Amino acid sequence: MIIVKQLELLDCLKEGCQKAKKLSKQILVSFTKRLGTAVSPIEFFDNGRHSFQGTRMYWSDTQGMIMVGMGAAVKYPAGTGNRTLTVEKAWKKTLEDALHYGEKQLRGTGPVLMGGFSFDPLQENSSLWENFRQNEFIVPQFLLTKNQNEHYLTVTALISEQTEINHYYKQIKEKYNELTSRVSGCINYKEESLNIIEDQRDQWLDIVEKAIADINNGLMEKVVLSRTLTVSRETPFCTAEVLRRLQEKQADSFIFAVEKGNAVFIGATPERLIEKSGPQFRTMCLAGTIARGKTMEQDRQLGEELLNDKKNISEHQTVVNMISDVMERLCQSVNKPSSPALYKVKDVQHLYTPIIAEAKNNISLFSFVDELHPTPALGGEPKEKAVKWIRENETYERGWYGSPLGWIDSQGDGEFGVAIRSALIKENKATLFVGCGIVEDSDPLSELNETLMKARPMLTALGGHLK
Ligand SMILES: C=C(O[C@@H]1C=C(C(=O)O)C=C[C@H]1O)C(=O)O
Ligand SMILES: [Mg+2]
Repeated sequence: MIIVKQLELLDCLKEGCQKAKKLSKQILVSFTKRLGTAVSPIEFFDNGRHSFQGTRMYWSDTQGMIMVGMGAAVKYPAGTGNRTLTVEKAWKKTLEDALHYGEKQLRGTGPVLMGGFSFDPLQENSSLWENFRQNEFIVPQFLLTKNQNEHYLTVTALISEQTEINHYYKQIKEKYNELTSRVSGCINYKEESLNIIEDQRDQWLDIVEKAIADINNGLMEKVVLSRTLTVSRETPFCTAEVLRRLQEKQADSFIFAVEKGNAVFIGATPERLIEKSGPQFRTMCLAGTIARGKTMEQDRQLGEELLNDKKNISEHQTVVNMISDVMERLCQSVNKPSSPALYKVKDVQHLYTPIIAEAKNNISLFSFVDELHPTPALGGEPKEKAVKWIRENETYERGWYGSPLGWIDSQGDGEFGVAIRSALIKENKATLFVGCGIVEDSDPLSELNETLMKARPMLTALGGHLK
């Protein structure tokens, strides 16, 4: 249980230490303060590049909420068995006897768990994703939460009776000053030309042909195939600069970054897997794609074409069917429109069916993640057959592409997106991931074209274009 008290940070840490002694266990202590002056989340992220390199996370939703987590007060081991429920259990255990001080617990403040999963726990690890295990979650030591125009800072520590409180407190103060000291490492970042390679283009077209044949032979209804583009420049990419560009250009997407060692998985996804806010859950079916028009009229016509296109409707409907089934099963009330609308982001437009629901019997956010992932927007239908097909036929490791990525707070509220429109950046090289839903009416070259459209948000953020 979490108790909220009004004390100064040093006293809070001391109380934590006493409790740790009394219970002979480590105690999670968190302290939330409303900041009087605005702090730029991207600068805050960038300022952590010295002390927290390798343990930084950024999350921004489409409603004005931004969270930046830095350092780890708690790190969780990779899950075994059902990894989602293992993480949830470990998180609940951390919260037992936890102490919270300062501001009353507002959404996304206080102790928060941030992280994500890989797409397929059964896929083997390649060197591409060496830093990312099948689940990586931390409770950040420093968490900046920006909610509309309010800024909160939460400091979280795992305290034992041996913790040298005064020394620890001094360290926290120093790091806080470093994080809020307005010096951007990207100031001298220059535009450079990018070298862009479409990896195994022809081979990918063959895989699409094979998928279409297997669908026509009745093996499955839909499968989502992905591929990579490799992008490089002379000097290293600057994560904060990429975030800044995504934030500027992709306002209708969730912007995320998870840094592990020298690698950062970053992107701007329009797709929500699941969000919990009090009793309400929100998810969305997003599948079926067409380009944006150059003029408003052309854009409207393309949207109209998408809404009436048999192949795209079928791609979308498979997702609606599966997500609706899960929501009907776990919820007491489910609201969804009877036909899709359009979801327009800067480079593409999608068919979109939002769903709002109320769960039965306190079913948790993690249970929804467990049941939904992967939806047929990233896996296929039937789920197990499609995921197996992907594992056996795609020629690279998806890693965290297409996976649930997000956060949960101590009230159980939180949000997970589907990590698409993304790239894994290591120094001066970025691997971009793009995919598309294959159904019986798919045409390999149009699907290839669709993947190129979906690469644009990341390519623009990295500073280049495909002709
Ligand atoms: C697989 C991706 O996107 C998914 C596939 C879509 C499609 O094929 O129409 C549309 C949105 C997403 O569900 C991706 O962007 O990599
Ligand atoms: Mg498609």
